[in-house]
Parts: sequence; structure tokens; C-alpha cells
Amino acid sequence: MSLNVLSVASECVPLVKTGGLAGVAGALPGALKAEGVEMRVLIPGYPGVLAKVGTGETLWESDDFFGGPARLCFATHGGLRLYVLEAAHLFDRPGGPYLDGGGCDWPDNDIRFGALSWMGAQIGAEGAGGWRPDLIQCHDWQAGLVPLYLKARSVDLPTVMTVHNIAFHGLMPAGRMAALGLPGWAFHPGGMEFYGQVSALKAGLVYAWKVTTVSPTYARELRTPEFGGGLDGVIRARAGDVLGILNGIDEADWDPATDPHALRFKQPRGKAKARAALLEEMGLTEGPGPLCVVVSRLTGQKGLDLLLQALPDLVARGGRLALLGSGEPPLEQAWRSAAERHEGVAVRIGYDEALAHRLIAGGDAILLPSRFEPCGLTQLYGLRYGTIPVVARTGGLADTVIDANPAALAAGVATGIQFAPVNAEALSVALDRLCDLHADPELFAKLQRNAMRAPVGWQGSAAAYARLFREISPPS
Ligand SMILES: Nc1ncnc2c1ncn2[C@@H]1O[C@H](COP(=O)(O)OP(=O)(O)O[C@H]2O[C@H](CO)[C@@H](O)[C@H](O)[C@H]2O)[C@@H](O)[C@H]1O
Repeated sequence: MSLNVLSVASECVPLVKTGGLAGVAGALPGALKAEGVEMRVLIPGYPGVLAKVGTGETLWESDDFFGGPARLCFATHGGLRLYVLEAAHLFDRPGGPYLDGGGCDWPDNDIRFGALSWMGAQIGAEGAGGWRPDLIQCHDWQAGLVPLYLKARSVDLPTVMTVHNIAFHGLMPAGRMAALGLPGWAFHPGGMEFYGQVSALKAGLVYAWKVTTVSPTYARELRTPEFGGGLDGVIRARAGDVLGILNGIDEADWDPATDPHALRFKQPRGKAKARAALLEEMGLTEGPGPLCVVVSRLTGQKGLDLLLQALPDLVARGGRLALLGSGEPPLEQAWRSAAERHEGVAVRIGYDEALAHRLIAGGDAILLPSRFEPCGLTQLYGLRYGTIPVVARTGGLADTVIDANPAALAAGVATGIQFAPVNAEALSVALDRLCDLHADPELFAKLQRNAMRAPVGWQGSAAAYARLFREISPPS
């Protein structure tokens, strides 16, 4: 029997993307279709979204929705069925979904995403345009208040809180509770309170029926003070309800044989042209070592400051590095200077989807020295393109890459390199191992073939989500 699921997300590919959450929110509806789940996505009507989906049918409207007029409309785009929350006073702004043009959080993000969550609960309670969800999936803090809004309305609808990154809590001053229509009874340490403030993510973790995160290892790590971001106690308290389900990637979008952005190939040996084109595009010369690539947000999480420290060793071994990223200004600056200092290093600061494809197609290896990584997507793209992932042994990186240790090499199952602990020395050793493997073309090609065969799609994970959804929503 078909199951209706509403997914509430602050970003969704192909409409708006700042990071991995958008890829997951955009891919899950398609992947779940085969499992008999109809998933519709509720997203904010940012200008870029409205420009793409146009004016849909109005399903709900109000003159005073958190301080201004708003309407909910239904639209379809690229196979997605969407509920778009149009509220100009909240979402019609320049800049990104969360930050203004200067890179600062919008001061009313709590209201903006509180409003999104309220609308999720509204659709849960009353349906929209004749469609009613059997369950709501809430992505990260921006949708964290949905389960609480439902509870406050005494609506007993199953909810799943999905954590893509526990580092973002969605904190708001307690004084905002009235404006957000949040119930005072939930403001205590066992509820939504986090050290005197409201945490939207904590509300989701406490009041959702189930909690998922994007890899089994991250699900275990979240129970520890090191990775739990102050919410490890809540996760431990709900241990029986927390499940790690690995992300997949969109295998049509990320297919080396059909990629519209890069030179195409089917076998590792076919990568040579994409590699040569990439060296040229990035202004790098051929070297004796591997061509390493990075596509990443530039934040402390991603550990790229560690790579800056390990860089001289890599370059000394004839390695090359091409990096695409944007994020924290000091890191952007440090990478710009690294490119000036080292001839073998090229850096592009910015967000560029097409270049990301060319980097992943042309690289020999993709580097993810993350301090924590709930799942990670670029190592999965790397596997699919035979671009060997060199990863920190944490979260989803530990779950998706098989280290090329002697046993795995002998068994013919190795797909990449893992390192631990996550520091510059261990990363240097890993890069040294990469150089050694790369120096043996036959062995390296074997690794690449293994990588390209590794399962990176949604199939298994979509089935796991569907099982969980069915387990908690009784047949209607
Ligand atoms: N400068 C740039 N130009 C072009 N594309 C760029 C880019 N910078 C990043 N990207 C793209 O953005 C996405 C990043 O996804 P990740 O999973 O690697 O990390 P993120 O930390 O955003 O996601 C969080 O959520 C996801 C989804 O659950 C988890 O996998 C992850 O571990 C968690 O931290 C990838 O699709 C990547 O190609």
C-alpha cells in the first residue's frame, strides 16, 4: 500500500543547494517511489525557487503569517512534487537561504524556519489540496520544530527527525517563543530548552517519533560528548529510536559515462583525457605524483586546515592539488596563499557545480580529512568516477570507503584510503600511501575498478527508510 510522506527541508536539489542536505532532500522522493512511498517536499519560496517553479495553485493563504502575508502553493519540478511556502517578508531576499550578502546569518532565521516548520505541521494536521501525509520527515534544525508544533495541536502524526549535521542547533532566545507560538510547557531541559535558549534541533530530537542520521557510524558517534555537540545525552536517552541510514547519490547526475559537464569515460583508463583537461583548466602542470582534488565547504568540520599542513609533503612527492570551495574567510584566504606559494596547487574559491563534476572526473584521488562527517557525498562521487577517496576514519567516511590495507588489497576489495587519528601527521602518512599506490599503475587501476563498482546509489537506503516509515505509520 502506498504511503504518503511529507519531507520538510530548507533546501532541495535542483531548486536550491548550499550543501549535502539539498542533495538528499532532492533524491529521496525519486528513490522512494520504487518502495511505494509518495514523498512530497515542503520548501521555502526563495526567489530562485519561485523563478524555477512559477506560480502554482494556491492551497492555503493568510494575511498575517509570522508578520506578513503568505500562501502555500503546489508545484511540480523535475519529477518532484512540491509545497512551496511563499512569504515575501521571510524568504524574498538576496543572498543564500541562511546568510545575507555579507555572509552573516539573517537575524530572523528562527522565525523564518519556525514558520516553515509551522507549515509542515499545518499540512500534517489538515492536509493540503486534498493530500494528507501519513508521516513527516524533518531535515535538520530548520524543520526541527515540526514534531513540537504537532504535539502542541494534539495531532498524533508519526515524525522522523533526520540529522545531517548535529553541529547546527537552531538556537533562539527564549523570548522568541511567543512570536513562534511555541508552548511554554516544552521549555525545560527534557524538552526544547538548551542552556536557557530554545534549540529547534533538540525539540526535533526529543519530540519526533524516531531519529535518523545519515550513517551508522555517525549514529554511534552522536552518543559521545566528542561528536554529540552537547546533545549526546538526548541521543543516548533515545538510543533505541536512533537509526543510521547511509546517504546515496543520484547515479544519473553523477555518472562518468554520461556526465554533461566533463569528458566522459567508462573505464579507469578512459579518465586520462578528463585528467589532462582538468590540469589544463586549473593551470597545473603534469607531475609524477597523483592529481588530488577537493570539493568542499571551507569550514572547520572539513579539516582542510590539516591538508594545508600536509601540503608541502604531497607537493614534494610530485603530487598536485586542485581545490574548489567556499566558506570561512580565513580558510579561503589561507588556500589562496597556498596556491601562490606552491606551483602544484590550484584553488578556485566559489561554488561551481560544473567544475565540481570536472574535478571529480579528472582527479586521481579526492581528499576528505574531515574532523567529523555525518555521511559525506563527495567520496561517493569519487568512488563512482574511480577517483580514489582518501578519508578520515569518521562517520559515513568510515562506512563507505574500504581501506587499501594488505588484507583488503589481497582480497581485491579495497576502494580507498582511511586514516586516523584525524591530524596532519596521519593525513601526511595517508597521502604518502596514496603516492605509493599511484606509483604502481596496475595496482592503482585495480583500486579504481573496485571503487567504480562500489554501491553508492539509493537502493538499499531507500528500502531502509521505507521500512522505518512503515514500521511507525500504521496502515490507514
Ligand atoms: N564549492 C562547491 N562547488 C560545488 N559544489 C560544492 C561545493 N562545495 C560543496 N559542494 C557540493 O555540496 C555537497 C556537499 O555535501 P557533503 O555531504 O560533502 O557535505 P555537507 O557538509 O554540506 O552536508 C551535510 O549533510 C550531508 C547530507 O546528509 C552529509 O553527507 C554530510 O556529511 C553533512 O556534513 C556535495 O554535493 C558537493 O559536491
